[in-house]
Amino acid sequence: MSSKIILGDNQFGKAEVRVVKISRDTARHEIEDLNVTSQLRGDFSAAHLEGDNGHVVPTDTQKNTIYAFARDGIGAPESLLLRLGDHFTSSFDWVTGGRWEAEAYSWDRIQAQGTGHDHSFVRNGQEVRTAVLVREGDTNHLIAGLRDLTVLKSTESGFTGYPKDRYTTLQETTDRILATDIAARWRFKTGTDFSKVDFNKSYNDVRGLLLEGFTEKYSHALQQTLFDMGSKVLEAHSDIDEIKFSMPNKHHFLVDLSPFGLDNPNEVFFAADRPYGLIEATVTREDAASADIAWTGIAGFC
Ligand SMILES: O=c1[nH]c(=O)c2[nH]c(=O)[nH]c2[nH]1
Repeated sequence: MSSKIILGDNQFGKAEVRVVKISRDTARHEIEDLNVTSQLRGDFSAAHLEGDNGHVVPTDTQKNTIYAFARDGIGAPESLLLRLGDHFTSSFDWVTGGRWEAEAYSWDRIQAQGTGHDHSFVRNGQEVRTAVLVREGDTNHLIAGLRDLTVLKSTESGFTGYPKDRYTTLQETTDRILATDIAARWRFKTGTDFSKVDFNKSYNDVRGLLLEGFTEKYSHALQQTLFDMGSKVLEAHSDIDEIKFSMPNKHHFLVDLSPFGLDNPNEVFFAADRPYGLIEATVTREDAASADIAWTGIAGFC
């Protein structure tokens, strides 16, 4: 006998809504640039089982809501997501939660004649700020983050003491380049009063701590440096419960210049783009309440 077929977890919405907001109240414009995804959760069984769209807030409407909210100014990505979550769950009884995600791209003013231009901008590096809100009923799970923050230190890193077998060719070193693209996501404590959090300040502070953690100590491995970076964030931010990292170890191999009669005292390297080591870990508080649902849909972290 075949078992009954039922509808499992579901969510729907508009993905990757690209919104650029120019604030032009004065001649000195401001730019905000985001990629936003909205997905609603709740009672959508009739749509799936009967073709009844009575509860289906169109993905098109979800997109329009993002653009409409941008009209008032976007602010921190986390604030926009909380606003969207509040809006959809309070406007439609059957929407009991959802998932909202944003990437934010930052722009600097072009420097002209020594001052930042009023309305011309240059994309600021490749670093991307990220945010995810998962809402279940009245509970908000909020994860801030960043990716593609590329860093390198040219000394104060080594790798020794690892096990060797018949396949080991790697030479031990006490002085190597350590380079990575930091991808990190940090989860605010469930129950935090988000109206009291200055998300831009928090983001800038965490970013600074990650960079400080990368530089601060001699690195015996990227694993150790990762843990130092995460610890600094959790020590300084009591409202953050865990931080996850995914970081490539971007290998820089010393080039053998001896065929050319030259020495190479750790100065000329081949920067390999692949393969790369991939170092991933979560740094958390022992007593943190786990919030697995907050992490569903975030690929590339363990
Ligand atoms: O920092 C490192 N961690 C490793 O796990 C590893 N493995 C390796 O070959 N080199 C390195 N470097």
